[in-house]
Amino acid sequence: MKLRLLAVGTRMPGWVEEGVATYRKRLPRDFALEIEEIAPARRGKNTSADKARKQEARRIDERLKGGEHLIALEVNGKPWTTAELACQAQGWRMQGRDIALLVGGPDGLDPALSARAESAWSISPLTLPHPLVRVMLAEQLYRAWTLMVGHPYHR
Ligand SMILES: C[S@@+](CC[C@H](N)C(=O)[O-])C[C@H]1O[C@@H](n2cnc3c(N)ncnc32)[C@H](O)[C@@H]1O
Repeated sequence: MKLRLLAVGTRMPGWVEEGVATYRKRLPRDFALEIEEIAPARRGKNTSADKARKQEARRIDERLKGGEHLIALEVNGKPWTTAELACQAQGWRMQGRDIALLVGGPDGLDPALSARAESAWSISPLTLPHPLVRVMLAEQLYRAWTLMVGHPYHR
């Protein structure tokens, strides 16, 4: 199973790169997390948030592979405890499908793209900046994996 994080935003600050790398390198090959950055839409004074989101959605769509299980990261999505996340991840593994996790840009994800996702996952009821979401996702996926394999990291 492959896990891909398709995240709007490029040129992340060092602390984001470092934070994501810290957890990515701990993950085993069969639960590896790949990161694909999606260029944000150019926002001029005449660019509506809707137009920017649609452009970003097209860019994400170009990178999607057929048959992937799409999971949209949404503030209003379903909150999973770490144990529930580990259970979800166990299910993803058993299904044998690759996973694409979608993180929007400053204006969020295009609703039409979100509607195509099979799940909407909220990692907090707070609206978080998208660079921070990457770090939290990487840590939570690592934490879920440790729970799945009985590694003492999760307690
Ligand atoms: C700055 S937020 C966008 C805020 C936008 N108003 C919205 O409601 O989506 C950028 C992206 O980060 C992700 N995000 C932010 N907070 C989140 C949370 N608590 N749970 C899950 N994803 C979150 C979402 O993918 C969102 O599209």
